[in-house]
Amino acid sequence: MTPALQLQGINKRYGALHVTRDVNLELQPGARHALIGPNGAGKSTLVHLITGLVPPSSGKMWLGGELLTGRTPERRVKLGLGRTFQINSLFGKLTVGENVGLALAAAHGVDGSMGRPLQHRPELMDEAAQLLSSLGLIDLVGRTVNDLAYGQRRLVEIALALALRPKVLLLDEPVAGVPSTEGKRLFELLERLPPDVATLVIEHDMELVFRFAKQITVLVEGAVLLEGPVDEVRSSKLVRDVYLGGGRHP
Ligand SMILES: Nc1ncnc2c1ncn2[C@@H]1O[C@H](COP(=O)(O)OP(=O)(O)OP(=O)(O)O)[C@@H](O)[C@H]1O
Repeated sequence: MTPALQLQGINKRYGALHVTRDVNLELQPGARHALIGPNGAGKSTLVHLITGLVPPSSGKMWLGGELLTGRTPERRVKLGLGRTFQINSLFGKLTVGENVGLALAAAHGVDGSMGRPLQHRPELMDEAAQLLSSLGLIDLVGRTVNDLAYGQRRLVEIALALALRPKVLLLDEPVAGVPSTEGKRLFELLERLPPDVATLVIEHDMELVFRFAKQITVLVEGAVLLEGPVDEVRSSKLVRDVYLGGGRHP
């Protein structure tokens, strides 16, 4: 089967600093994969390399068999690379349903300026409601984004990313800053992600990682220390010593 996402021999150097070291990574369609590692391990850099924000010093990557390396971030999105939007990309004065409707308009190639097409495209609003329902977020459809709590906005960001029908979804620290009272909904949403979308989550929260992921890659000093099924990584003495053993990562 063609992998949904494949990284081969990815290196990134900043001058003498070698921050990504010969990283190989493969996600099959529908994968639930977590990338973990101590602070400074190079997780964010790897995300930037995948999204195209920074170019690799060497190595290649593919999405569904299509070469990603050398392509712009926008082109990568068109090829099916989804990632959570930053909060400031939500339209605060519009409802959640309208925000998702606009993302769907973009996905369908309809002009999405200022919500106007939504008035003429009730089917987009129906589709937005369907997507929100499938994710367990229909209660938010009529809420104005500016009135939402931080954790609720993060849920909406994931819905927006999914509106673009990605083959691969990158979730960079989805629970960071979300109060534990709101975290439960995020966990529920992750369980409802479309089964065919390969998902790579970068997260410090080990409860989320162990609940969500089937495969884990452990990155240390820019290199893959270990990759395997959750139980294997969880019980690895090497991983415990290097990563799970202390500090802020219980
Ligand atoms: N633009 C840059 N120029 C120079 N060094 C950089 C640059 N970006 C990242 N680094 C270095 O690369 C290393 C990895 O950083 P990165 O932010 O990817 O780690 P991380 O695993 O995401 O850390 P954290 O868990 O703290 O977010 C660090 O030593 C960092 O200082």
